[in-house]
Amino acid sequence: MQTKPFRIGTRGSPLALAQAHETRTRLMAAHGLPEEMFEIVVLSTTGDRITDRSLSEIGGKGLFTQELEEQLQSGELDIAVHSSKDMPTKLPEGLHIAAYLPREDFRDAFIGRTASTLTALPDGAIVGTASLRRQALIRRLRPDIQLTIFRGSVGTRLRKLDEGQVDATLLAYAGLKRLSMEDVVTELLDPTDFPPAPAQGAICVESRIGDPRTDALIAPINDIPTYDAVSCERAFLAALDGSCRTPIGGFAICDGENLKFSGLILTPDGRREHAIEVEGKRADAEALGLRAGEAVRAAAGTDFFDSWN
Ligand SMILES: NCc1[nH]cc(CCC(=O)O)c1CC(=O)O
Repeated sequence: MQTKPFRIGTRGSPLALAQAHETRTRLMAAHGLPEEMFEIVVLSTTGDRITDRSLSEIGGKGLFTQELEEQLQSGELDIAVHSSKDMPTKLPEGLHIAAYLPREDFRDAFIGRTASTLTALPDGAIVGTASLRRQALIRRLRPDIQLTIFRGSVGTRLRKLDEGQVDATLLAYAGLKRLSMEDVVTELLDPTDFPPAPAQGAICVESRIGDPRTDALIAPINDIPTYDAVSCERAFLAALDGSCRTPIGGFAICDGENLKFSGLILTPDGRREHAIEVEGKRADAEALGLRAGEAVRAAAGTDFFDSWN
């Protein structure tokens, strides 16, 4: 029996900490180990330090994971816990996603101050969100709405809403639930007309490739339906060179041995879009996502993608 505590890396935001604690709780339960066997190591990332600009401006998703990944590679951490939707599609050399925890509800939540639903917002209302996907989806439904960039932690965003800086904001329902703040939600958006970000609502565990001690520890907490669904969604994103600059939505649902994926790409103004649905075996989850991404890319044509830049 080894005695050195197992080191779990996380960012320091309340949501990140909740996710790291959930991972530790599941590891303790799966192995019957005491809390002292797991040390939660909190790191500040570049993405956490820069809160006044949108992610796409400052360089994308990698900014939330880089510091954690460096410490994984050097062996200072055994695993890093992340929101899967913040993970770049390509991981650094030697690292992989070893497990996904059972997925939380992947829908986007609308939190309205002057109206309780997106469609009921007054003409010209102001909505705060930094997500290009949410901006494009809002423009698609409500071109009259004014958008303003909203970053920072969930708590910061809700405070700005309370102060009256905006009429409404949108957040992942999963994050609010993990923070026990779901009471603020005034509407849950239907994923068929407001698709979530690929991988939304799923916590992932990143580790070193070829680390048998860690693999053995992590394997029992992996949720296979989540693994399959999120692998499909991330493959869709990868096929489209998905980054923070590209409004892309999509979600996969497992049904027995099968999996159904719905994807959507749109222009930032929400005026043009291409949707796709594919269905197949869960065993082919990644190939299905890739195929969907390639099909939608071909259907959209290059001028569609040029309009993103
Ligand atoms: N980009 C920030 C981020 N990354 C993951 C979540 C929510 C939790 C999740 O999707 O698992 C959020 C906040 C939000 O979109 O409201």
